[in-house]
Amino acid sequence: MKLSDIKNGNLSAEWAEKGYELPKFDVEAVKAKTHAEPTWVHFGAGNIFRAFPAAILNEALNSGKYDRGVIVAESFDYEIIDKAYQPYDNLSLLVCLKSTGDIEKKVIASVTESLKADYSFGEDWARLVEIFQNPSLQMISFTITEKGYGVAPADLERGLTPVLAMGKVTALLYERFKAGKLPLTVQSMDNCSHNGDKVKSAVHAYASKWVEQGLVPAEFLAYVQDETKITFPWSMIDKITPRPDAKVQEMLAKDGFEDNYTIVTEKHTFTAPFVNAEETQYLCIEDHYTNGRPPLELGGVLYCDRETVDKIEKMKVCTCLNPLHTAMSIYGCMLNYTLISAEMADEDLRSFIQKIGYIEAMPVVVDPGVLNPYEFIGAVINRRLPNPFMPDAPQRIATDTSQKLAIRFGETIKAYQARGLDKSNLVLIPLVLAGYARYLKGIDDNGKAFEISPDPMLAELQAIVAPLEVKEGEQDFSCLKNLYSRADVFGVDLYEVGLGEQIEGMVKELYAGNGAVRKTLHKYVVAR
Ligand SMILES: NC(=O)c1ccc[n+]([C@@H]2O[C@H](COP(=O)([O-])OP(=O)(O)OC[C@H]3O[C@@H](n4cnc5c(N)ncnc54)[C@H](O)[C@@H]3O)[C@@H](O)[C@H]2O)c1
Ligand SMILES: O=P(O)(O)OC[C@@H](O)[C@@H](O)[C@H](O)[C@H](O)CO
Repeated sequence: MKLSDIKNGNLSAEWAEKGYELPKFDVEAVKAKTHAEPTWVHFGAGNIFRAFPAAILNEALNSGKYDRGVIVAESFDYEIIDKAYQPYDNLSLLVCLKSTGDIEKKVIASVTESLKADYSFGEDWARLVEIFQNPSLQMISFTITEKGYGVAPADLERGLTPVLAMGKVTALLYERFKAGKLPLTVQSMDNCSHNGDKVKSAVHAYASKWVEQGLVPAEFLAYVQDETKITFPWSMIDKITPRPDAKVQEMLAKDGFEDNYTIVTEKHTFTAPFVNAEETQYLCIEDHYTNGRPPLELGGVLYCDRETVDKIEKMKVCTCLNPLHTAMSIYGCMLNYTLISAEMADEDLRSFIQKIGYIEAMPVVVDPGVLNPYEFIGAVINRRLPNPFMPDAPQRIATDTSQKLAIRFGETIKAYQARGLDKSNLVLIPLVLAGYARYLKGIDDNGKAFEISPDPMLAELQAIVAPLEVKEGEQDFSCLKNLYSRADVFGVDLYEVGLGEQIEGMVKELYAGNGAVRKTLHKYVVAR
């Protein structure tokens, strides 16, 4: 069994016998229609895109009520397109690993083209320009990680040929402007707070700079700022999607499914012709579209107003899931765990995240109404994270931690400030932040070096803790001031909010020789 069998019409009975669900629509017809009248371009050809947005669209196509696919554009790691999309005709296999042990295998055929989004790939860029000039285009979306929304001063100076994702998107929007000021919705699907505003401010920054430099007319800035033309809705996305896993690969090989390779690109993306993910999924989107949209409600998307999205996102990203993930990943890496489900069997770690969630973060959560925070966190702690069939690893979650702390913990601290709540209720959240200074050292609790996950600020932040040593006895911890005063990393200056000294004290305990991480974690968790 190979994905190319689908195109060749070469489908043996084995596919059904082995429980592989095949597309129920005419793949070639959808491809042709999408090529002529595209409606959706997605930036970021990573795992979550294939496991979730593309799978939702696949459901809509399977229903027979929709006829357009999605075009994927990769603006950062072009190797993904060369190695995981093009050889498989953009098809992929979604392996759903349920907590009951049941496994669902589904061929996803909703991706009709895969393009490298950069001027250096002339043909692909020309195709993107053509798509952006087409009035049929309704939405562009993103899963490019939080750092993908960055705007660097150097890139702003590059004029109409920027190298960062947001600059390229703005250049493509300029093509759409020139084609008749056509409407479009720009939809972030990343785990950042108020994610729509992140794209919006990046696009506005490029457009303003280009107007200032005389590269584009002032009307272009007005166009991207005109909410009847371009909107930037907010969204909340939730589906735990680990990197392609060796055990899943083995299981597929046993089935006789031949496209079971995993690839690590030079840029450190873990990709494959298959993707493995959990069964639970939520995608809540602010329904604010200027040129219509694909009917993703057919695949389960919940469309709502901005206020509801805001509450749902705060509940998930700032309280009930992502902070727990980051807490257990920082400590999990130092305690040599490689599986999230195994961490959930560790009484200290399980209790750590349970108490962070219920005791420290929940007091500031706002009930979004459509999803209940207590049911949500209960499912995360009792069913989703302990799922023994999910190959998720703390090392994946620890990627880019510097970009996530402000959202995952800073928002809660700010809410305590804003509401005048007693900050002495915050003990384990400070312990997570203290753990970060110990994690940055890259030495595990047995004193051995471990590989820190990639992070755009790693060198800078590691330099701050460089004077510290993991050892018993006295040492000078004054360098910590340079870390915990960083509002860009933590969302707040932790000294200004009165938590800096408490965190420093915890860091001292965590650095006190081998075994200090476990000892400190246990001490604070049990006392809580
Ligand atoms: N995996 C999950 O469980 C999950 C769940 C919900 C939301 N998300 C969101 O999706 C994002 C991506 O997750 P994934 O599982 O697809 O990861 P992945 O590693 O499989 O893919 C990351 C994607 O982002 C692109 N990217 C990375 N850095 C970039 C940059 N600087 N500029 C532009 N593009 C860049 C990569 O090229 C790739 O397309 C996460 O950061 C998160 O915001 C992920
Ligand atoms: O994807 P990131 O890097 O923003 O965060 C890592 C995980 O916390 C995240 O991917 C979760 O698995 C996801 O948010 C669950 O919906």
